[in-house]
Amino acid sequence: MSYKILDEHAISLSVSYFLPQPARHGRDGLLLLHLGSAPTLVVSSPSAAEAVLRTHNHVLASRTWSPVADIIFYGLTDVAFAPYGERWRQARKLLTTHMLSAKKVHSFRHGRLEEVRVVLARIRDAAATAPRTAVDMTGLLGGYTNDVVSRAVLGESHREGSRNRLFGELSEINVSLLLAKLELLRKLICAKAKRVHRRWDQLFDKLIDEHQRERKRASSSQHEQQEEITDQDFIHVLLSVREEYGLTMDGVKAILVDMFEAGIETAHLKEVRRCAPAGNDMVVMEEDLSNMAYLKAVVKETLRLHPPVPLLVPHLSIADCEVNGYPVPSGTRVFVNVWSLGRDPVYWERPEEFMPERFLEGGCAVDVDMKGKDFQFLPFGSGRRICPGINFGVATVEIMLANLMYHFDWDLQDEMEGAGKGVDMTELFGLTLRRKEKLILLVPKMP
Ligand code: HEM
Repeated sequence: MSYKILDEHAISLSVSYFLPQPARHGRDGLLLLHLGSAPTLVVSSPSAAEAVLRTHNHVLASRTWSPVADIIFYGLTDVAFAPYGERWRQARKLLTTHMLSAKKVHSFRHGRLEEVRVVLARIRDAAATAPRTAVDMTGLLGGYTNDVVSRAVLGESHREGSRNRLFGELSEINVSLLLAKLELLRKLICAKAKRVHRRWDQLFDKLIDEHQRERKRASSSQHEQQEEITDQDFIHVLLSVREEYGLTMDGVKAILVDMFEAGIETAHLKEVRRCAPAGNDMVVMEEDLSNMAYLKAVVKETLRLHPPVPLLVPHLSIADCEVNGYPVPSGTRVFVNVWSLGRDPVYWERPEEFMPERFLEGGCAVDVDMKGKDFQFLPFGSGRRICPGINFGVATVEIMLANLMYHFDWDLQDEMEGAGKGVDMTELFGLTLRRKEKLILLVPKMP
């Protein structure tokens, strides 16, 4: 069987990556493209991902060569970009046995907590200077991750000597060097954010229209009676007082978004406060996390919708093989579209919605795990090249999130609410997925 390769496939590939309900391109979630000299296989269904990452993984577990990676990683003697083979196998074994094992990651817990305390103190300081202060969470959390990794790598904190920051800056430069070309897809992500915003907006328009008609009916009726303010729903309340407060209709919608977000998001905040014991310095400890099912579900749901490595690190086939009946030549580059797998409507109920409950008892994804056995959810990949840093990554995220929820009440910045913008979730595409804008909208209020 042979493939007819069309140029428009290359275009549809980039488009499908950002479609709200990703269409599967190619046969059975497999699409072979000829982009430049090397053939490229795009994998976008769980069964195809299983074929690539489990069934034929021994042939498809190498990496593509790039001159930049070759320079940065000392002739590819690292793990992540090393070609499949004995050298990679040994390096990876060392990594998983001695550096990133669950036991080792656990042993870093005190250092992690110290870094968490640093972030909490910075936020508290900022919040102490004014009642509602905007905090650059992107900067703070980026610094935290950087400090946690630096501490693990360097043995102790080098924050004071600015060494950590230097490591962070150099890592950034590496990433930009490795991925400069992929920047081209940024516009498509913005378009997606706009589409989601339009859906919200249309929904609000409809609801407001219904409420206004109801209000008109009530006011033209002889029996009009001013309802008690407590009996009115939020839309009625906002519509009845908006002129008094000089609110535009966009302002009304913005507050409504706030209500939805606050109403839904506070669920895990309550859980964190209920579960965490108040120790001497009132810090949520890693031991407390096992009781926080909702927090863990939030982390999973975030990884589903915003996988940090959306196409995995490109794999490379080292021999001719047949994947699900289709021939894949040796030297084919393989992208597993994790972003699109996580939004496949066949596998996920209301895939575009942020619903951590799906991972909880009674939810439709309660048994879906993120460690590579469920091929619709692969934030860490699967098979031989699966991320060896899962425990480290998850531990770093969970303890920080739990403490942020425990210690502060979070809010959106006033002007942004007024402008109806909410939190801009636009992502920048690259080897890793990043927020386009810094997260500076949140203002902690001391509870
Ligand atoms: C939430 C955090 C993280 C996510 C979502 C993540 C995800 C991934 C993904 C998707 C891959 C590529 C798998 C593939 O190509 O099939 C990967 C590879 C890798 N990750 Fe992570 N990772 C995270 C944190 C970490 C951390 C903290 C470390 C180390 C400290 C780490 C070390 C590695 C290494 C060394 C590889 C290359 C493995 C290989 O090629 O054999 N990761 N990661």
